[in-house]
Amino acid sequence: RLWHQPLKHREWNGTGSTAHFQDIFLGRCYIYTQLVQPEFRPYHMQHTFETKLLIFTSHVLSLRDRDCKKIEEAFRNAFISKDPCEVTEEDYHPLMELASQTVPCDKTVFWSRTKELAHQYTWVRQEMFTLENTLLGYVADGLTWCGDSGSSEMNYQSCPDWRKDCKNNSVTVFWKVLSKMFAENACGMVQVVLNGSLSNAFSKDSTFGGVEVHNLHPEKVHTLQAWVMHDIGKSPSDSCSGSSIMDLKSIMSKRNIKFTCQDNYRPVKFLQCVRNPEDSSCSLRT
Ligand SMILES: Nc1nc2c(c(=O)[nH]1)N1CN2[C@@H]2O[C@H](COP(=O)(O)OP(=O)(O)OC[C@H]3O[C@@H]1[C@H](O)[C@@H]3O)[C@@H](O)[C@H]2O
Repeated sequence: RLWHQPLKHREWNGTGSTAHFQDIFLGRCYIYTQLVQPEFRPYHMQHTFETKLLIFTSHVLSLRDRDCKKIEEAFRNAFISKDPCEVTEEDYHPLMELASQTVPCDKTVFWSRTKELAHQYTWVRQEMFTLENTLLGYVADGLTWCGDSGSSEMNYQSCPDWRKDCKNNSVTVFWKVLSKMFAENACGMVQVVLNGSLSNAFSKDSTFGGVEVHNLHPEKVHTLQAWVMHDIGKSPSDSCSGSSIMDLKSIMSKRNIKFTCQDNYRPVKFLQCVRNPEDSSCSLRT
């Protein structure tokens, strides 16, 4: 009778590992590493795919010969059979070495509390890249994963909640390590999309503010330009002249990186206006 007992996983407060995790991971990996075959992409994206291909070919092709199965295995080995509240940054280093990528200079886009808008921008500006436009960010986005010290299986019932269980869990540690590497690899002028509808568009507690800002290399990155975007129809809460942006400016100054800031950077504002064409702030006369 005991043989039929499913292995008991520890109970956590967060949702369990994403169902079909391995299939999703491998599927996304093959799609990404085979972007060189346009038939993979619906026609309407093909031209943008080809633009991205021209810019990114050297990086995508260099990934192509990296077996997705090896990358998936390195990913699993980082957290499987480990207490999901004890996963360390070092656990992810073999994966980072296997799938590391660099983005062309001047083309890195960071974001904080502006995920959708930032990705609308890099969708239109195919030569610019967020972390999710790199392989590991692309395959892991939106997924949850955790293991258990007493099992070689993933825990699909529950995973640690960041607040109620532990901050250093298998998912949060992954994004911290990946974000750090993304910032370390950045060069030239880098961009960040910030949310001016929040009281603090820049937060030291965010991944951008707590990890990426501190891992930019001043000898590689000469300028950080911030775009503080206000939600259409909402009164602005923060702006380039706000105290949180002054904090960011001060951090950049101490790190010998030039800082510029624009409120409602027009190309991004146009993206917001596509969805809100009637708004007065979107009339072309402004
Ligand atoms: N799916 C992604 N998740 C994350 C990326 C990312 O690029 N993709 N992250 C972090 N991240 C996870 O998102 C939330 C906070 O976002 P949110 O509070 O909105 O903003 P953060 O500054 O914390 O993070 C965004 C920043 O870090 C990278 C990406 O390159 C952006 O420049 C937190 O759990 C992080 O672990």
